[in-house]
Amino acid sequence: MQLKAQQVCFRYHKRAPWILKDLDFTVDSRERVGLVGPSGYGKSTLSKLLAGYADPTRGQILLDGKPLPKSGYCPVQMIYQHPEQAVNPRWKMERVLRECWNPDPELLTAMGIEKEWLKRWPSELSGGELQRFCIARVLGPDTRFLICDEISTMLDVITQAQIWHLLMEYAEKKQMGLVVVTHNMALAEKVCTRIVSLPDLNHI
Ligand SMILES: Nc1ncnc2c1ncn2[C@@H]1O[C@H](COP(=O)(O)OP(=O)(O)OP(=O)(O)O)[C@@H](O)[C@H]1O
Repeated sequence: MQLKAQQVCFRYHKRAPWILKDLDFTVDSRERVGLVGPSGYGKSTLSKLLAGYADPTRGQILLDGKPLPKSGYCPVQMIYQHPEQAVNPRWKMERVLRECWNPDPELLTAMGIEKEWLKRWPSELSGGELQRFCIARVLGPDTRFLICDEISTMLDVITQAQIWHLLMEYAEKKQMGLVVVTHNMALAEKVCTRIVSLPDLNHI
């Protein structure tokens, strides 16, 4: 499978500056692509477009040549830097976790999710604990691409390593393409099969 941004231009409103201009970007389901570049260059914006959370001002996002589905489960899923913004605060963790699929106990163990946490509210977990749920809940069989926007910034180094190891293994086994947005070049080099830098539109 292939996820493609084709000649994508984006600005947040009519008089705002262009964030992305005529951008072509492709990721294959066997790839893990690092998306790097200084702050403000549009990495998160491109992530949102790729996951269908916003539409390009011009150009298109294509999944195997077709637009992303407008209803039902989207095969392109996104994980954010701030997990507390990505969960319903009125749902207990058990419900948050099983929103899209039913992860097996082995996955929960591998993710370091403790059984007892399932009974808690999101506000009763740390950012790192919550992030493990946000990752586990999108690893279902219908996810073909995973857009990871600075997902491990709030984790300690050991947990970071564990989670990236698991994600890499999972992505390879399930042929799930990854887009890894990060400022951490060492992480990108370790995790990714290819690295792409976004251009500086102010100097074109
Ligand atoms: N909702 C929004 N409305 C208007 N402008 C926005 C919005 N979100 C982001 N921007 C602007 O778009 C530009 C790109 O932001 P984006 O978050 O995509 O960059 P980034 O490369 O991910 O940055 P960082 O590395 O700091 O996360 C920035 O100038 C930002 O101020």
